[in-house]
Amino acid sequence: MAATPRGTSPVPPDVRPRLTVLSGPSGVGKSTVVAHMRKEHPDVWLSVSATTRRPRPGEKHGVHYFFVSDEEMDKLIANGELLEWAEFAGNRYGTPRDAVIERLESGEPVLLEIDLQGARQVRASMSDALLVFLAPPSWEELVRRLTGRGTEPPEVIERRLQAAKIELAAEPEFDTTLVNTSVEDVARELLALMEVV
Ligand SMILES: Nc1nc2c(ncn2[C@@H]2O[C@H](COP(=O)(O)OP(=O)(O)O)[C@@H](O)[C@H]2O)c(=O)[nH]1
Ligand SMILES: Nc1ncnc2c1ncn2[C@@H]1O[C@H](COP(=O)(O)OP(=O)(O)O)[C@@H](O)[C@H]1O
Repeated sequence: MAATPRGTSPVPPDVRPRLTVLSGPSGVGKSTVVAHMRKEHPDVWLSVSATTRRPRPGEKHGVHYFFVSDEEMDKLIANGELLEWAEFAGNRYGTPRDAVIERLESGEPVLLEIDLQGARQVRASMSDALLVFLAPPSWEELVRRLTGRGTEPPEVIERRLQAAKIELAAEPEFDTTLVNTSVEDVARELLALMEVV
């Protein structure tokens, strides 16, 4: 099955969505799709979030995330340095505001890979943002991907699957849905939605 847009609500053709949000349950393939897309289009700018989560093997500070302490996260929030932030499965995550604003002001497309709560905050503060939901081909496949990734212990996987039920139920809040059957197809669809190609 291709990455068919599902339940697409119309985006006026003359409005270029400059801020795109990609959300979807843990394990659906967001990072994989974004990495594939940026391999071919390194010019697409992806915001690097701050998180209190511990790094996974291979994750680099400043590349995958800014890994911060609880105290540092408290400060970022208190100083208004985050465009949005949320607690997800026991850790906090937030988007540094200034870097996003700078890119938008220079007219560059911006991509945020954030959770449902963050997507809702962006919707509220930036009404012209394009919200894209990445859905799994099936619940069973989502469980298989999250488990198969092997980065979380069973109790964390369980917590993320509970969150996934809530996220999947919120799909109608998004402007469009891409089903992640083929990474290549989804990456192409996403680039087209961002009007990069
Ligand atoms: N609200 C918000 N969510 C974020 C941010 N950065 C990452 N997330 C989301 O937090 C969730 C957990 O991310 P992570 O621990 O990296 O796990 P993964 O998505 O399963 O690889 C995912 O839904 C991410 O999209 C952020 O800056 N803000
Ligand atoms: N289209 C796909 N088909 C099969 N496996 C996939 C696909 N997309 C991603 N995966 C795999 O699923 C797992 C979770 O992907 P990941 O990108 O880490 O998800 P997320 O960032 O949404 O948590 C990884 O092992 C990845 O290789």
